[in-house]
Amino acid sequence: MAEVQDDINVGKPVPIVLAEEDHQFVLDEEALESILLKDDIKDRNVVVVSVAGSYRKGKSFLMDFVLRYMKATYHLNLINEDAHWIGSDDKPLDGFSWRGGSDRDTTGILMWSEVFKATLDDGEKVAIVLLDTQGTFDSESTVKDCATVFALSTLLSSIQIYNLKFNIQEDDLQHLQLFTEYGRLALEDSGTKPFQKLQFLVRDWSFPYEAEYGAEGGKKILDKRLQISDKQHPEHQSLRKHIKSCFSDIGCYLMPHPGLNVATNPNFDGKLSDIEPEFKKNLITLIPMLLSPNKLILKEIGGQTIKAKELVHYFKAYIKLCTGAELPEPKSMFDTTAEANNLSAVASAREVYRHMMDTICGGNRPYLNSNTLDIEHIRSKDIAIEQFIAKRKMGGDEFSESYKFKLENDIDEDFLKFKSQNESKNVFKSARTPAVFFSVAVACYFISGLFNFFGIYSVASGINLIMGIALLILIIWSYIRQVYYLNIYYLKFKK
Ligand SMILES: Nc1nc2c(ncn2[C@@H]2O[C@H](COP(=O)(O)OP(=O)(O)OP(=O)(O)O)[C@@H](O)[C@H]2O)c(=O)[nH]1
Ligand SMILES: [Mg+2]
Repeated sequence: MAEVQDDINVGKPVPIVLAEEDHQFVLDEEALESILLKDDIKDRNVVVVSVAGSYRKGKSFLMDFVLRYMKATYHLNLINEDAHWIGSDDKPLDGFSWRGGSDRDTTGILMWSEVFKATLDDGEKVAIVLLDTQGTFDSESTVKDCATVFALSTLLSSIQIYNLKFNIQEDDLQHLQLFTEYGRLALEDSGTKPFQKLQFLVRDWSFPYEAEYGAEGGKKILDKRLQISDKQHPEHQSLRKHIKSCFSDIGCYLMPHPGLNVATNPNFDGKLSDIEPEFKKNLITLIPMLLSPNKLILKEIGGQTIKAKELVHYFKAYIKLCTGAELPEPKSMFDTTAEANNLSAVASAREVYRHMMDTICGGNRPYLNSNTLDIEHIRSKDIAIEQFIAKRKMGGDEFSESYKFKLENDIDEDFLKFKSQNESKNVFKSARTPAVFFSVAVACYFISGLFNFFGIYSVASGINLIMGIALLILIIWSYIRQVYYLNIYYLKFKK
C-alpha cells in the first residue's frame, strides 16, 4: 500500500483557467498544452471528469480520493485489488488543495498535471483528465463568474459531478438550469443532448431510512425530484424538462456524513482513521462506479469523440465565448426580477403616453399647430413618468433611475413619430408637391399657347410634352397617396 500512497505525490494541480481580480477568466494555454499535447497523450480520445457545485462542500476533498483511485488503477494496475486503492489509514490526504474553514479555497479551474492512460474493453487507448473547479456562490463571485466556471466545466467534461449538501433542493435545480442554459448558448444546436453524464452527489445525506446510501437510494431521490406531472406548476415542469434534455445520462449517489472530525476539526488532515467507516465504504463504491475502465465515458462534442489535442482547441473556443460579449449576462434572481418589474412599468407608462397622444393627434385627428403639439407632448410625458414612478417596483429608486431614463427616450422617439404624422396632415405642406407640378403644367400651357401664336409649333409641342409629363406625375402622385392612406386606415381598423 505504501507504494500507492507515495505515488500520489507524482503530479500536481495546475491552474488552467485563472480567475482574475476584475471577474475575468483567462486560459493558461501554455499550461494546458503542456498537459494535453504530450506525445503519448495528444492522439488519444479523452475522458474528462469534473466536479462542480457550491463552495465549501468537499469537492476538492472528493477529487483527492478520485486521484488515489486513478493512481492505483491506471498507474499501478491494481484493478483487481478492490478496496486497496483507498490507501492506508494514517496517510494524510493530498492532491488538489482542500481545507477546512468557511472561506473559499479553489479558484478558477484546475487540471491534474498527470493524464491517466487507460485501455477500454474494446482495446481503445484513452486518456483521463481530472478537473477541480471553483465553488459557486461564494461572496466574491458574481452570478456570471459562477455560470462561467460551471458552464465551462460542463461543456468540457464527459462526467460532471454536481456536488450538493444534504439534499437535492429546488434552488439546486434552478441553478443547474441557469448554468447549463448558459453553457448551451455557447454551443451550436446540433439537435442532440449537449452534455453527457451528470452525477448528482448528495453529501451528508441524513435520511438513510427513507432512501439508503449509494446509487440505488440516489436513484429513488432523483426520480422523485425530477418527476414531471400535470399537477406541477408549469415552471417546475419546464425546469425538469430542461435538465433532462441537457444530459444524456443522469445519476445520483447519496453519501453519508464523514464524521465530526472531517467536518469540524481544524487539525484534520484527511487521514482515513479520522473518517467514519460508512463514508469510506461509500467512497469505495462510488468512485469505481464512475471511473473503472468499463464505466469510462469518452468526451463527445456534437456526437464526435474528442482527442486530447482537440480538447485544447475546445478550451480556447469555449473560454472565448463564455468570457466574450456574445452571451447574455446571467444575473441574480433579484436583478432579473427587478429588471422585469421595471421593464413592464416602462411599457405600461409608454402605453399611457401613446394613448393620450393618440387621442390628441392620432391618425384620425385634425392637424395641430406645433406649439400646441409640444405642450400636449410635455403634459402626456409628465403623466406617463408620474405613473412610472408611482408603480411599485423591486430594486428601489436608484435601480429604476436608468429605466426612467429609458422611458424618457422611448417617449421622445414616439413623439417624433407623432410629430411627423401631424406634419403630414398640414394641407399647405402636403400640397406643396402637387402644387409644383400643377404650376409647371399651367405655365407650360400658357407658354406653349404663346409659341403657337407666333407659329413656332415645334417648340410649342415640346412644351406641351412637358405639360403632359407634369400632369401624368400629378395623377400618379395622387394615386400613390390615396393607396397609402387607405392602407393606414385599413391597418388601424384591423387593430
Ligand atoms: N460535512 C462534510 N464535510 C466534508 C465532506 N467532505 C469534505 N468535507 C470537509 O469540507 C471542508 C471543505 O473541503 P474542500 O474539499 O476544500 O471543499 P470545496 O468544495 O473544494 O471548497 P471550495 O474549494 O472553497 O469550493 C473540509 O474541511 C473537509 O474536511 C463531507 O462529505 N461532509
Ligand atoms: Mg476546492
